[in-house]
Amino acid sequence: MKISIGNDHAGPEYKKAIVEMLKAKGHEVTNYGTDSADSVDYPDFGRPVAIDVSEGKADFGIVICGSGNGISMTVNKQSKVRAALCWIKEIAVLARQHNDANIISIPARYTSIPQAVEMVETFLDTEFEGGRHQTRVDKISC
Ligand SMILES: O=C[C@H](O)[C@H](O)[C@H](O)COP(=O)(O)O
Repeated sequence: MKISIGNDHAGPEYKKAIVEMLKAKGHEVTNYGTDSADSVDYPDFGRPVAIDVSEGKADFGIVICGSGNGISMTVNKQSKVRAALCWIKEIAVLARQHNDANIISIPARYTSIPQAVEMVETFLDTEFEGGRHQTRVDKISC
């Protein structure tokens, strides 16, 4: 799959571990995130991910900031984006099964790197259930 990823200064090490996992699984990754711990503004690094997903240039997106909130607020402004803030694996599963989320947002300062990698793997491996959830997802963009 094609996956775009973006992060601010809270997430370079998380991004690195996630990208290694994705490449090992054969995914094509576009990195829009900073690779430095120097302070930056998360909207600049999240918006390109949202545009890729919105325009169909990426199948899924991954965004990372300290709390996961600022960058998820940013990407959710783009049409067709459904970004989910995930802090445990079970939430990542539900974000796909119930919400058909197409971007996962990770709070780097409140989860570990192994947990973040596991959440992304789970997110990408979980299918949307459709049915009653499709009706609700359709209403999000009204
Ligand atoms: O929602 C925003 C993110 O958590 C940012 O990563 C955070 O605000 C950055 O904070 P600071 O500038 O204090 O590193």
